Amino acid sequence: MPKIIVEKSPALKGSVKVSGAKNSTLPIIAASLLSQETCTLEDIPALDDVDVISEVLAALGVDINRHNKNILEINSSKITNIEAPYELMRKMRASFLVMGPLLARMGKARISLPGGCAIGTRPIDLHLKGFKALGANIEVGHGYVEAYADKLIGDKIYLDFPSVGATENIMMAATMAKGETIIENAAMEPEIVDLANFLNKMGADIKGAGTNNIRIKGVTELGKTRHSVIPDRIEAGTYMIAAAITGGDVLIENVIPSHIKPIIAKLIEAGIDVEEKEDSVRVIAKNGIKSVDIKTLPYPGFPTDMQSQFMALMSIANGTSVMIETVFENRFMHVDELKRMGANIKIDGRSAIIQGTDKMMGAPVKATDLRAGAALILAGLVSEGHTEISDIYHIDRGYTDIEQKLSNMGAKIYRVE
Ligand SMILES: CC(=O)N[C@H]1[C@@H](OP(=O)(O)OP(=O)(O)OC[C@H]2O[C@@H](n3ccc(=O)[nH]c3=O)[C@H](O)[C@@H]2O)O[C@H](CO)[C@@H](O)[C@@H]1O
Ligand SMILES: C=C(OP(=O)(O)O)C(=O)O
Repeated sequence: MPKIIVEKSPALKGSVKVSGAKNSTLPIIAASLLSQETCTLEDIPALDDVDVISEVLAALGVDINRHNKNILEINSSKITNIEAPYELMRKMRASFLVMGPLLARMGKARISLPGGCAIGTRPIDLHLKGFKALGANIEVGHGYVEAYADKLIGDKIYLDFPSVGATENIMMAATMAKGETIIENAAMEPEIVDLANFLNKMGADIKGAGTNNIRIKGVTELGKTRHSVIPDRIEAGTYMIAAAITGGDVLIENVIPSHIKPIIAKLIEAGIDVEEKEDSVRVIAKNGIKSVDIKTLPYPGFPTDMQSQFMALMSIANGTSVMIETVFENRFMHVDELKRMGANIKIDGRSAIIQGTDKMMGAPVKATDLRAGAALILAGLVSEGHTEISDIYHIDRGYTDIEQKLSNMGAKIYRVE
């Protein structure tokens, strides 16, 4: 099995270009199922997750082709199958996002239940609550969810929690429903706005994306469009921490600074200089790292997808920090791995208490999920000796060319087969 090896590295210098956002790309590819014509998607990141959702669409009969490295062309004029099987669903939970578009376009869908995940149980009850409110019949059995509706009818849906996936799935289902759908307590993440922009360009009528109240007026059909996905704010944040943890000076290009405000704010609080430019940020770390407390929250709060990377940074900070994870109930799997590298961390329920140390040591460790893997790479950059990370298929789900991008800035990192 391939592994990533990281050695103690000098302060990172230079620049890095952020790729298109995984969490925009996946729902936007699913949303292409709603169109009768060709959709062209630009700035698509080269990620295993993108390959998986492309396989799901191909299994539904869709014509999907990658041109150059970053362009996808999707033609869903002929959907020949409405079933997404377990074999594909088990590789990636976000495949469940094809349910809303299939229901809207075909009036039926049969999708394998996504199953558990290292970071939490991740139920889909809110997605199903939304589909039911739109008039779908839902049956769950034998590991599958089946949904039927002759015609979806708009309704008001209050989400108990602002779930990103449920907001996206319901928004897509509602684009061709009869009348108006209102999603209350909707998620407000930038990726929701990107999806709504894409749908509106195809002819949908969606207002309020980016607020907690989204209104969707149903239209009869959606057509072709061309769309570039937004930059990945979590990839950007990960490289900002790489600069900070190594005491470096790095320009992170292709970012939308307003999307990373909570990350910038916490880095500044930790004593790091961050210069915001129009579509880049420069991170300069020369005065050491102060401990800061963090609580993860839905956007615009601090993102759960940056919690483990920040924990790697806090592992070498001056002082003690408390990190509270409120979004996922089990997102501390990286703690034991960071402790193998010398970090001093205690878990108390949903809180982690991190006492900074200057004695991080390389060790064999395992990426337990995508961002846990990123945190181990970051910790490896400042640990004495050699860090050997296994189960790196998690990392390949969400980071394009990560070893290359880090090596270009001076990091000692490589992959062995
Ligand atoms: C592909 C994608 O975009 N993934 C992101 C998306 O995941 P995802 O869309 O799965 O995350 P959600 O916002 O839905 O989940 C947040 C919380 O809501 C709970 N929940 C969710 C749905 C539901 O029906 N019932 C329910 O209880 C989940 O268990 C979790 O505790 O948002 C997360 C939260 O920002 C990010 O960490 C993921 O990177
Ligand atoms: C949890 C994540 O993704 P997913 O929802 O695709 O598992 C993530 O990107 O950190």
